[in-house]
Order: sequence, then C-alpha cells, then structure tokens
Amino acid sequence: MAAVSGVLPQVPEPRAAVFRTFSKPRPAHARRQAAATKRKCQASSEAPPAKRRSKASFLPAKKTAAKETRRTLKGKAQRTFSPKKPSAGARDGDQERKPGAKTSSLFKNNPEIPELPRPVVKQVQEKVFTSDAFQALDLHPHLISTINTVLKMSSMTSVQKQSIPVLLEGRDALVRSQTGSGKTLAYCIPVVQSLQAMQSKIQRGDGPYALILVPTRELALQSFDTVQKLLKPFTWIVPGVLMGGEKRKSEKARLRKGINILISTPGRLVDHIKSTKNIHFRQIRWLILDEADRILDLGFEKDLTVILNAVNAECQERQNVLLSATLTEGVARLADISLHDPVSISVLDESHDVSSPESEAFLEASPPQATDELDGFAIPAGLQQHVVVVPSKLRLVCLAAFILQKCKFERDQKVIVFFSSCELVEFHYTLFLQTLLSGSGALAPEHLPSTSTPLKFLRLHSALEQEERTAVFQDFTHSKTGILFCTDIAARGLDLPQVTWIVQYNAPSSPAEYIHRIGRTARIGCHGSSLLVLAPSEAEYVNSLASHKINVSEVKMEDILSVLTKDECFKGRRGGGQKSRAAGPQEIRERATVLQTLFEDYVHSSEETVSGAKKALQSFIRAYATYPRELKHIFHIRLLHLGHMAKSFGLRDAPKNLCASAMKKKKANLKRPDLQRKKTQSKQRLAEILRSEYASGMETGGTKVRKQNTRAGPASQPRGAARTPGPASAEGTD
Ligand SMILES: Nc1ncnc2c1ncn2[C@@H]1O[C@H](COP(=O)(O)OP(=O)(O)OP(=O)(O)O)[C@@H](O)[C@H]1O
Repeated sequence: MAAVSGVLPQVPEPRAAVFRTFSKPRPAHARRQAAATKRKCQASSEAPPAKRRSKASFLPAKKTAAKETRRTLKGKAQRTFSPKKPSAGARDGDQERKPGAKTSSLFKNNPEIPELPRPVVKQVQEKVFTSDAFQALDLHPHLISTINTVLKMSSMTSVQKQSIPVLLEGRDALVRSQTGSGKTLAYCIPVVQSLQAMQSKIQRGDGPYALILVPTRELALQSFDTVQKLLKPFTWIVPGVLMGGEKRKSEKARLRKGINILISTPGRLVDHIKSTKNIHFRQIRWLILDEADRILDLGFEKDLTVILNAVNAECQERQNVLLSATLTEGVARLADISLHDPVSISVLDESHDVSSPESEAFLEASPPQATDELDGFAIPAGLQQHVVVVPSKLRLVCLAAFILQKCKFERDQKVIVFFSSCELVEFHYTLFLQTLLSGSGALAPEHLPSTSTPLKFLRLHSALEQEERTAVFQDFTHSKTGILFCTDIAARGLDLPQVTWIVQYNAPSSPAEYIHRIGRTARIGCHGSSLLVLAPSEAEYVNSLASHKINVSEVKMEDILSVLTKDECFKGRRGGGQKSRAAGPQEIRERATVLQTLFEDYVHSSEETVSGAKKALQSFIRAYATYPRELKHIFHIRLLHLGHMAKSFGLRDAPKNLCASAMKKKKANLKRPDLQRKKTQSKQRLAEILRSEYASGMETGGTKVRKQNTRAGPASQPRGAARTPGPASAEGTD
C-alpha cells in the first residue's frame, strides 16, 4: 500500500472529529432516512435457536494467538489491545458515551482462521466471440443493419452463432452458455426475424405472438429494451412489458390495445390471466423462458402451471426455448412444457477446457462426478475469483475496508455487494451512508486526499417502491462508479456495464446462484473480479465450490484491512501519518477498531438504530437457517457465535431477547412435539419469504421501504412501461 502521509493535508485530530460527529444528535436528513428504513421480514420469533458458544469461538486468547505469518496481525494485537488498555478510538468514544458502554476488542477471542483447502480445479471456459458476422445469417437486411448500427455489433457470439439458425428452423431448444455471452439476442433476433417475415402482416390487435418470461422486473425492462431496439425497422410489431409494481389499470389498457411480443415476470402475468378479461394467447408462436432454471424452480412452480395451462388451452403449435447459464438437462426435464425434439445447445461442447499442470493433478485425485448437477458451469475467462476468511466480529470493518479500498482509493470501480435479505441490504446501506460518506460521517470533502473518489451508495431489493427500484437500476447502469448493495434480485441476467467487483458478503445458497452473482462482471469478454466472504467455520465451502469446478484464490483479511492506513479518518490514538509508510499490524488494528467504533456509535445513537441493527441480525439468522440440506454442515446457525455476529451489526452485545427466545423455544420444543410441526411450517415460511424476492408483487398488506435519498435522476420511461408505483407487497415484488 502506498503511504499517503505526504499527500494528505494536515487535519487536526480527525478521529476526535469523527466521534464528535456521531455523538451529537443526528442531522434531520439522517433521522428522516432512518425513519424511512422500514423493514418487512420482521418475524423475530421465528428465528431458530442460535447456539452461542461454538468451541472454536471460545478458545482462550492464548490459544488463538497466531503462529503463522498470516496470523501475525492477530497475535500482536492481542498483546496490544489488552482490556486494561483500550484503543484510542474506544477510549475517546467512552468519554462521550454512557458509562458502561464499551467497544470490545475486535481482535480478541476470534476463532483461528483455518488453512483454506486449496483444490486446484480444472475450470470450464467458453469462447465468447466468433469471427462470423451477422450477415452470414439469413436475416432481413434491415434487421442486420439495426444490429450493426443501433446495437453496434458486428460479429456473433458463439451462443448466437449456434442458436439463431436452429431457432430460425423452428426447432425447440435448450440453450446454455456462460453469463454475459449474448443469450438475449440469441433468442430476440430469431423472434423478430420470424415475426416480421409473417405473410399476413401482424396487427397490434392480434395480441401476443411471443411470450418471454423472466424472473425479475429489472430483467423484464432490460429484455424489453433489447426487443424494442431490434424492432426499430418493424414498427407494426408492438412489444410490451408487464411487471409487478406498475398500476394494473395501465397494463390492462396496454393489453387491450395489443402487445405482440410480451415480456413479463411470471407472477404479474398470472395476475393478468386471473383478472384481465382481454388477455389471450391464441396467436402464440414462441414461449421463451429466460433464466429457465430459476423460473422452473419451486418458487415459480404454481405461477408457471397457471401460465402453461392458459397458453396450452389456446395454442399448441409453438416454439419453446429455455435459456440459462446454469441450465442442466435435469432442470429442463422438470419442465412441464411439451418440448418437441429440443436441440440442446451448449457452447461448452465447442470450447476447450483451460487447464494447468496442477489442475491435471487435481483431476486425477478428484472423485468422478455423478450427475449433470455436479458438472461445472463455464465461468468467463476474464473473471478472477477470490475468497477471504473473516472472523464474524471483523466482517463489517472488512467489508467497509474493501469498499474504501476499491471505491475511494482506486478509480472507476463499480462494485455490487450481495446480501441474503432486504433487511441486510437496508441496514448496511443506511449504516454506510451515515458513517462512510464524506460530509456525513468521516472527513469533510476538503480533507479527503486528492487521490480519493467520492463514494456513491445505491441499493436494490424487492421491498423498494417500483419507482425507486427502476431509478436505482437506471442510475447504476449509467454510472461509471458506485457501490450497489442488493439481494439476489440483481443476481440474474442483469447487464450492468463495467462492473469491476462482485462481493458476496453472504454466501449464496447454490453453485448456480454463485455463478449468476459473479456473472454480473466480466461480461462479453471483459475483465472483472469477485470476492466471497466466509467465516472461519465456512471454509469448507471452498471445497463445495471446487466440486462444481469453481476455483477461488485466497486473499488475506489483513491485506484488505491495511487500506485503513491510507485513510486518515481512522487514525489511531498515536497518529498514523508518519507510520503509514510502513504501517504495522498494530496500526491496522487500531484503525479497524476506530472504524468499528464509528459503526457502533452510529448504531447505538438511538433506540431506533439499535432496533434496526437487531432486526437485521435476526434477518441474517433467518436467512442462514434456510441453506439447503447439502450445505447445512457448513452453514448451520449452531456454528455461529451470536455475540461475535452481533458485533458485525454494530451491536456491542448479542441481543438478549434473541438468545432467550431461541433457548425458550428450544426447550419448549423438546417438551411439545406439536411444536415440531409448527417449526417445520415456520421453516417453510422462511424459505417462502426468501423465495418471494421473486414473487408477483400483487400481494397486499406489506410495508414498502419508502423512497429515500437516492441520487438517481428520473428514470427514462421505456415504451410500454409505466413508472407508477404499484400496490404495496408483502416481500417480493416480481
Ligand atoms: N454479438 C455481440 N457483439 C457484441 N456485444 C454483444 C453481442 N451480443 C450481445 N452483446 C452484449 O453482451 C452483453 C451481455 O449479453 P446478454 O445480457 O444477452 O448476456 P447473457 O448471456 O444473457 O447473460 P446472463 O447469463 O447473465 O443473463 C450485453 O451488453 C449485450 O449487448
């Protein structure tokens, strides 16, 4: 890390300024924002019991002292941060806090960071581009010129070269190619070509000829945008999008006028099938399931059945196309769609595997894979995947340090951070906005080093009003820099340009979701990186990824935290200016503690913020309880240390009621077998809540997170898509 002492202007006691900022009453905008941060999944009583004391977590400090080089930091800090000698940050903070409030040491009593397994995997890769021009296809000349001049594309990608001719022949197809390889055009071009070529010219009033189902609203808007561009020369064909969050009335009106290429989320389409008289499928020629494995999974099962019944009742002769980067034959077989002699298109078949001498060795040692579910999915060649193991207490400062490193001290970085629930997104978004943004927390802009970039935080999840959701999506799409906090609603299909880093702060629930999350970067031949954050107890997950041919390389937490020595906002008691040239582990620890204190002071600045942090922690625990059975040995709440986890939510102690209710529930369950059944039901409900990230948006009774301090300008209004917010929904909105 380059030293910055020479670059920075002299700022008298910046750390003291930090604490002053957070001990005084919060400014009106912060209060407004906190008040606006309503969370929806708040069923705390459903939180499964969290076992507090894992053996590893309670190792005496002596035993956890590091022996290896990579644990030197921890070892030294244990000596430095004895309870009798609190950190500068903690001490100053204490002066202004209630007696008894404390910032406990971040670096004490942490479990050892285990040696990560290092399987070298023969990762699967595909060739993205071909040298063939679109002119090689039998397409209308106006369509080709639109592709060349409007979309500014000349040569086909591999998946387009393979799929377009097959689809133009009228065949059903299952299409699998890596993320960001151009699957959208692989189906949109044949649809437009075939519809414009129909002998009796399509009339708007004919209704839908093509039905395209996608799992989220943002993806619906994105696909609609692509179709709209391709249709420029063919103005008589009308595209339209239906998605939750828009006023049903205006959608009904558009359906009445006629939509020929209909793009919809499943839930919203079902709603119209049930409630809109003039929706019909008499003319359907195409049924396309983008992100087909997602649409075919349990969360959409009922919706898909309703849609297929409605479509089948009116039309039998149509082409069916299923696409996804993680489509497997197994998933496709589940489809209750009568596929006629489908062609399986997998770009992988044509590609070469990338291997190294070590990977050969691994292959020999690795067990044979049993099913196609365990086969590897291709990962873009320009994608560097990393993993960092972080003790629970240090998660929050580590995430903040990573964001500062990338977005404050490096240029043109666009980062997406994935969390497991809406509450987690809201909590971290508000916390970082209130503490890390220049002007509101850390240093005033004039005191920022000249090399630093202002931070810009955005968030996207299903509990937002649709208007804000669309605005955020547009804003992040068009931004050169920024940090997007989101749930898995942004994991699939979204083509957000120039994303440089993907952070998975909560591990995904399946290898497929891992692939889709990291696939938001390194698209269409570009470069990008990903970082997966794991707790020490989760290190085994690296092996699980390896069994799906996913290869991650380790970065050290200390290296991420060391960026704090660049940031004078977090200068410790003895100052770090002159030392930052060769910042030692002790200084890094001091600064991490100052940063943690900053978070804790904000969280403890009002009852409301404390309660928000507790709810976020409960939400984390609930989400943690829903990992599938095959991952339970890695992600099980009994392996979590609740007190340490609480720290990563800026809480100074583990919420007592959470433990108490968990313990009570456990005891009661032992006595009352009838409660076991309820527990199962509540687990199912939790799974539903998570799945409903993708639900229809037509449910009522929930609370939406109201519009907050977005920096987005008004979103552009696509043809056929109204921006009026829809009815409040329970949890999901798609
Ligand atoms: N032939 C092409 N030449 C140049 N760019 C292309 C071409 N085809 C598609 N693209 C661009 O590549 C990007 C990724 O395309 P697309 O979103 O269709 O990928 P995908 O395979 O559907 O990804 P995912 O699996 O994540 O949904 C888009 O920005 C698209 O405009």
